[in-house]
Amino acid sequence: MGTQSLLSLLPTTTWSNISDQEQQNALARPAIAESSLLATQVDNIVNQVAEQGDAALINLTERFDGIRLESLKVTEAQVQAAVDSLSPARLEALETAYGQIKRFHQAQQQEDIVVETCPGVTCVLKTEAIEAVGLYIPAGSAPLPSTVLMLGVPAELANCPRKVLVSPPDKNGDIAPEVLAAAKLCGIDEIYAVGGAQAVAALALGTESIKPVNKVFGPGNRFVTEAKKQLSQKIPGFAIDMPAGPSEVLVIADSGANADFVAADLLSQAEHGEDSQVILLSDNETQIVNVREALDRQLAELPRADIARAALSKSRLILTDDIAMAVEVSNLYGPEHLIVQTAEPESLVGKLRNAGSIFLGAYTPESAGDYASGTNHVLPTYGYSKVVSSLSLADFSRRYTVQQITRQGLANLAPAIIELTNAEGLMAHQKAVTIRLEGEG
Ligand SMILES: NC(=O)c1ccc[n+]([C@@H]2O[C@H](COP(=O)([O-])OP(=O)(O)OC[C@H]3O[C@@H](n4cnc5c(N)ncnc54)[C@H](O)[C@@H]3O)[C@@H](O)[C@H]2O)c1
Ligand SMILES: N[C@H](CO)Cc1c[nH]c[nH+]1
Ligand SMILES: [Zn+2]
Repeated sequence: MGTQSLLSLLPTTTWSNISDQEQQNALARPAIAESSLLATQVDNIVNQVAEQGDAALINLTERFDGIRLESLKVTEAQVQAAVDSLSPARLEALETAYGQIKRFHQAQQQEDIVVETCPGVTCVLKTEAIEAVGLYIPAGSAPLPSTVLMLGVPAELANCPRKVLVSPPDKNGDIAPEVLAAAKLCGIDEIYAVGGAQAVAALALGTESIKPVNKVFGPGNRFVTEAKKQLSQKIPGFAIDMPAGPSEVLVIADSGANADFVAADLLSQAEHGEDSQVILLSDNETQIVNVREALDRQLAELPRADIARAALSKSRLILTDDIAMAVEVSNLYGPEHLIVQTAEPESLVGKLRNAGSIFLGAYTPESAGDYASGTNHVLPTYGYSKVVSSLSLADFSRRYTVQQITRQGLANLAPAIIELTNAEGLMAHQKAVTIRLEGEG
């Protein structure tokens, strides 16, 4: 893979020259092909955790993370030691990102909605924090303290009473100090060094040392994502945020875009993992050639070039007839991240559909949203952004309704309710109304 030229790895696909089937293949996600084997592997892991609890977590951590732990729980002293080990610059960067994310999520707070729908009938929509939330922080390929902030800040703002963080340990059994420091910033004090499908199973089912939670949040590799999917289908009342799998970015660039910027954006997501996917759509053939050359130059300097190269082998450079066609292709794909580097990117916003998060213009790299602009970087992948929203404060609470009706209010509604109960043949429902209106009020 390391020696193969980028031209053969990433040829130009001309969209209007290929068949419908070839177009579908061009936009297929890489990880989905192995899904039946994956389902069986994850099912095995979940069953082990269900049957053996903590013992399974210890064994699976040894097998997949290469370390046999005595205890999974991270102590307060370990968290403090991690904070103390960090440079002031690193702590300050975490605090800056924390503040930015907090500002954007604080603005999402919901007030109660109170409506008198007709005289004497009052309906209220209220919000209540989810009692216990599990926050999965990936660390297989690289520990992601930024993800702690993306999950921890809204969990803190929503006032979730119990916030449990899980993350795979490194070969020494440690969680990265930045992850622990970010957790402390967000007021998370229950942390376990366990990752993968086994961590999600522990959060859903509970073990001797980890009490179950109501909802699990966070991105992860295909094992994590599959475990979230399986367990949310299997355990009544257990919920997940979304399928947030291997990172994706799609860039729409016209002839005026800076090819080096575009290549850097593509590589920023390709370096996440071998099953990441990046796509360039351009209406200009020279631009595609320039981006390919820039990719080659920048790859040579990247520490994670092998990972990025592997991701590029599942990625695409697509030539479209015009930018309108690029918009159509992007809408078809439904990217997790969409970067628009065209002459007037704002003019496309109304036409762009199905993207998890959109980045407009030359100076809006996706990296800004990954770390510190304030938006959430936990986003649906695999095309789920067509129907699933990007993570927000609302995901950490549930909405419920309260209503109160006066006698006169019920009298106002009665004719409609009586007619509809007649239509449905549900006379006990009708009686619950008419019995209250019999006689004097
Ligand atoms: N969509 C989003 O919002 C978003 C945000 C951040 C990161 N991501 C993605 O999250 C992913 C993180 O993945 P990662 O691998 O770095 O970390 P991870 O923590 O998700 O996965 C690591 C764990 O996977 C398990 N594992 C590894 N190999 C296994 C095997 N053969 N069988 C069973 N289990 C195995 C291990 O338990 C290991 O601890 C990346 O793909 C990244 O792109 C997505
Ligand atoms: N791009 C990832 C979401 O798909 C999030 C991330 C974390 N750190 C860097 N990037
Ligand atoms: Zn990223």
